[in-house]
Amino acid sequence: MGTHGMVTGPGGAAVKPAYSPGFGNEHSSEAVPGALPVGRNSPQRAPLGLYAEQLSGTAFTQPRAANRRSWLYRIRPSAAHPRFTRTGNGRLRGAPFEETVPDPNRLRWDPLPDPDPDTDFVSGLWTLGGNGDVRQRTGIAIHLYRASASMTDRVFGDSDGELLIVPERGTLLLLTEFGALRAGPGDIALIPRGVRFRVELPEGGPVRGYVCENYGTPFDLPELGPIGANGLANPRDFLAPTAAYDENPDRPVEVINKFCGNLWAAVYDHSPLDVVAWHGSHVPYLYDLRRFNVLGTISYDHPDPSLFTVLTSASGTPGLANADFVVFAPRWLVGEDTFRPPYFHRNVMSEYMGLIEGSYDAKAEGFRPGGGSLHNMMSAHGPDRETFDRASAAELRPQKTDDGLAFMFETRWPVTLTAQALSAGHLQRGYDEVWQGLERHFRP
Ligand SMILES: O=C(O)Cc1cc(O)ccc1O
Ligand SMILES: [Fe+2]
Repeated sequence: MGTHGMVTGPGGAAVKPAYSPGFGNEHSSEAVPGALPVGRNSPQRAPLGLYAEQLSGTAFTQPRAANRRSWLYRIRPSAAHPRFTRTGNGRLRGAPFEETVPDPNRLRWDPLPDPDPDTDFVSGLWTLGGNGDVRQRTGIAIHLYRASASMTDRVFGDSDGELLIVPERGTLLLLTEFGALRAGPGDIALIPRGVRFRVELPEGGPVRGYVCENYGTPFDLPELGPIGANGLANPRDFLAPTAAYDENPDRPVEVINKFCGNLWAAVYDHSPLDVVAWHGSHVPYLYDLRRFNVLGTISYDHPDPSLFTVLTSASGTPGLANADFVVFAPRWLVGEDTFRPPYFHRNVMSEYMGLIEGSYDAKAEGFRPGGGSLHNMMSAHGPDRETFDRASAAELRPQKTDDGLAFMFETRWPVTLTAQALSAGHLQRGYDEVWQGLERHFRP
């Protein structure tokens, strides 16, 4: 099935989306010349017989710097749809998370088993846990995804929050109302609250990765303070799609809406991926984590990982994030008289970590690509024994650490697990042992 306004490959499959650069700015795009109204959002009759529709991601009255909204010019208005009815939630869960008692233990999982055939992105979503409350628009959910099939006549939209997608294996083609994003391992893709999309697997499956569903304030770039005007994730490296619409929208399409934790479905008589032009700031985006400008010490000590923040979702309290997305990207370590890997710590924020490739410098073994670890509020963690021994004795030459790409979803409230996460076969038993044998060296 082709998509208009996009380069197409053999069989009509979209292969090379075109992008519009920048973060938080006003993008605009039209798949057909003249489809975007000039000088007004809502003309008496929108161009080319399209319907004009606004989609807001923040309250109309929020300050300009935080305001997110887009105008869509589409073949049919989103309002033209039948009644939604409840459908199965599968392995998806939502906040408040009350299936288990919040757990202070350090926990680690191996990757999820491969999906059954015919598992698409939505049916393969598997919730690990989260915090906050979807009805209050606070907190996050941590999901894993695994898929073996493309969504063809199925479209998903999440009313509960934005979806930060972190592929670990395989490529996703995200066909959204705003156009297409192609995301593979090392990229992140963000689908804003309410934006409809379907996921194709252009290189086949199985694919897998992580999702942070952010119920709170939309992710933004962190302030840079004394760092200056440049650095960390640079705005121009974020890519929004350009307008592209389904060439064959007049066919039955099942639309799944995640609403207050549950899935609802309705079969439309058309595809809602029928937006011919759009402009605005509430847009999907793609970012290549390898573009992250990693800053660190050039003197001594291990800086806090806040320095690796790619995106942050503000809470009402300055400096306290609802959630941060943090990347541990290749970098040079040069600290003098410094224990260079992550230090031992107990953190008031809760940390879920995943691994996109290779290994992570705090863990000698057991933390696998596609797996994850949870170090909840105040839980004591840091280098495993092997890493501690090695780094305490290492000769401190400048050293490049470039054998992995790890990330962290860090959040203000403890993460409560789903029952399936706590009883999963891929939950590692005995994770505590990595800190056993850290012996007494104290010699007064
Ligand atoms: O590995 C972790 O636990 C994440 C982490 C990394 C780091 O460099 C410092 C603190 C921290 O929580
Ligand atoms: Fe930590």
